[in-house]
Amino acid sequence: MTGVGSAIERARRGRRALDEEHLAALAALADRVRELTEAVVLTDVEIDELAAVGEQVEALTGRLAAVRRDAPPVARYGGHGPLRHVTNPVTGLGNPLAPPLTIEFTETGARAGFTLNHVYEGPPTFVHGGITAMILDQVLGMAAASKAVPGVTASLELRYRRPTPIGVPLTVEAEVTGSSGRRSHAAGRILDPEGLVTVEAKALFIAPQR
Ligand SMILES: CCCCCCCCCC(=O)SCCNC(=O)CCNC(=O)[C@H](O)C(C)(C)COP(=O)(O)OP(=O)(O)OC[C@H]1O[C@@H](n2cnc3c(N)ncnc32)[C@H](O)[C@@H]1OP(=O)(O)O
Repeated sequence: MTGVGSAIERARRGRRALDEEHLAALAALADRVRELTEAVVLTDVEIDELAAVGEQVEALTGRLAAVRRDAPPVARYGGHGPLRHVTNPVTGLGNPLAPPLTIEFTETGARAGFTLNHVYEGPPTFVHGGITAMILDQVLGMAAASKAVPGVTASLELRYRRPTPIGVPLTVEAEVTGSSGRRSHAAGRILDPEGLVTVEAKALFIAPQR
């Protein structure tokens, strides 16, 4: 593997891997924290209760921070396959910020079904444009990595065609549109439940030289 492959692989190999049992426990914790985050953005309890819950959460944070790693862990999903970054903000089962998306590879690229709650809201009732950009960046990047050359995003061009709704099943899909040398081009889109395109994206990924 060349360029970004080698640099990223070196960094990944330097990190401690979780076994399946540990990854499952971390993923379950991240799920609970996702529920907590949604509860925070939607709660309507009294001020005293907000303060009391805040104290409890502070205590829980202290328990987790009691033993810290220098960097997030990696793992082999299902106990096999390559080492993966399990706290990626789009796909990471171990990152409460991630929805998380389960991305499947297709003949031409990659796709995922997902639903976003009010944690990801930008304009009222719609998904924040930075969140849809992040999702498209990741899925186009994974399409490029699987079908062409793995690289970092050199450019990402977006067209927001209509608002992306909160709380309904969405689809993101991407395909590789070309590659040469260290460069891979990909295109993709997010579709609403009626199959209408909400955001379109084109991206260039480049494998850095080191
Ligand atoms: C399993 C893996 C899954 C991967 C999923 C990934 C999804 C998420 C990806 C990310 O979010 S990555 C984080 C965001 N991106 C970055 O932080 C990238 C920061 N930028 C860089 O590291 C460098 O600018 C970059 C590696 C992109 C290019 O630096 P280089 O020094 O390697 O490029 P160089 O200057 O040698 O240019 C190489 C070619 O690309 C062209 N190029 C470079 N940047 C470009 C650009 N932005 N747009 C268009 N063309 C560009 C450049 O003109 C040149 O064309 P030629 O070969 O024809 O001469």
